Amino acid sequence: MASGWLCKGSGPPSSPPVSRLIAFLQQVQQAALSTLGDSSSFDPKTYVDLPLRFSLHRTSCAFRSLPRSSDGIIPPETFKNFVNDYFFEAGSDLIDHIPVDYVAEPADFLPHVKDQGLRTWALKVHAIWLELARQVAPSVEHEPDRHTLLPLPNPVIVPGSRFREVYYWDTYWIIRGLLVSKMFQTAKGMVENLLHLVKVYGFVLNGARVYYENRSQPPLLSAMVREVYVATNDTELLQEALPILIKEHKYWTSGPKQVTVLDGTGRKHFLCRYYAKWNAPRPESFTIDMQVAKEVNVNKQETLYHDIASAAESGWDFGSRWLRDGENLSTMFTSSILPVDLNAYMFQDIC
Ligand SMILES: OC[C@H]1O[C@H](O[C@H]2O[C@H](CO)[C@@H](O)[C@H](O)[C@H]2O)[C@H](O)[C@@H](O)[C@@H]1O
Repeated sequence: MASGWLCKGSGPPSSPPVSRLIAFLQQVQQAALSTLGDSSSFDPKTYVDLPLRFSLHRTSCAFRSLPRSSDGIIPPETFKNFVNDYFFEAGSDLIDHIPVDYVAEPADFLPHVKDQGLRTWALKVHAIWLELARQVAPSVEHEPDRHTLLPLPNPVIVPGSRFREVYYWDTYWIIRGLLVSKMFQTAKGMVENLLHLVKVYGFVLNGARVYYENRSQPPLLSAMVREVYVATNDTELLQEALPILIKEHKYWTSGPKQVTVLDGTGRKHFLCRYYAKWNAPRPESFTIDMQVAKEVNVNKQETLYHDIASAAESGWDFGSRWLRDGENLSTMFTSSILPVDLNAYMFQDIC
């Protein structure tokens, strides 16, 4: 089934230069792949999430002086020791946190669920908030050169597992769940975290990491504000949010994200597309994207990298809808599609 209109693309945008920290962590990621091999436990994202124990200068000098074989491979034990000695564990810059408004059995929790078995199960699900709640460690703000994580003003709920940071559209469903759990303060705090990102960057980043600064995710911020408002009647939140939501709307309706199309009667329509500001391998999947790009001509690689990052912006990475042949990642053409779901979100944004 068609999921959007097709539009002609111009060339891919240039990527802004990556920070020295990201460039270095990408090298560590590549070394990890060469040294440890592409086993099922290799996750390239782990390496760009590692917080540095020491300065970048000291860490990169130590990395350069590691012994290597004639083909440039670092011995596995040497590499593992280097990672343990020079980095904290990925995700350790987010500290476990008990939300102030969490109670084991909230008053008026799921009032329509009478079945005792279902209630017990629902309360177990409710208790998962304790496993996913975090607070950004103070070092992230004090020593930003040692972290790819970005500071946020309020405690967070993360998706979990390898997704150690806040994500944009995940937060919509997280907020719906928090409201069922009567955790109104945490839900409002999550909305304010995203509003903060719009204030700083002009849009909500894909996730709260430096390497997500080149793209957003499905625009659901206004829907989040509405959900919290309907549950709490918090008019202060509306006042705080309105100018910021207008700013976010402009991000989605300006530049190459917006496309003008003419219908059969010659009427103009303004539609949106996913369009990352990026034309290189994604840092969190650097080694994987480079592998995929080997399947296309060198002069098509930047366009492919751009379309991969744009699919990541859609949150549906990687659904077959973004692939010309429906199967191979190397046929990705995301930015040539006007997705019906994105445009429905944009319509909802102005309703
Ligand atoms: O649950 C968080 C998100 O996880 C997926 O996407 C994220 O991971 C990708 C690979 O590391 C990354 O490139 C992408 O930009 C991230 O958003 C998932 O596809 C998303 O829907 C989800 O929000």
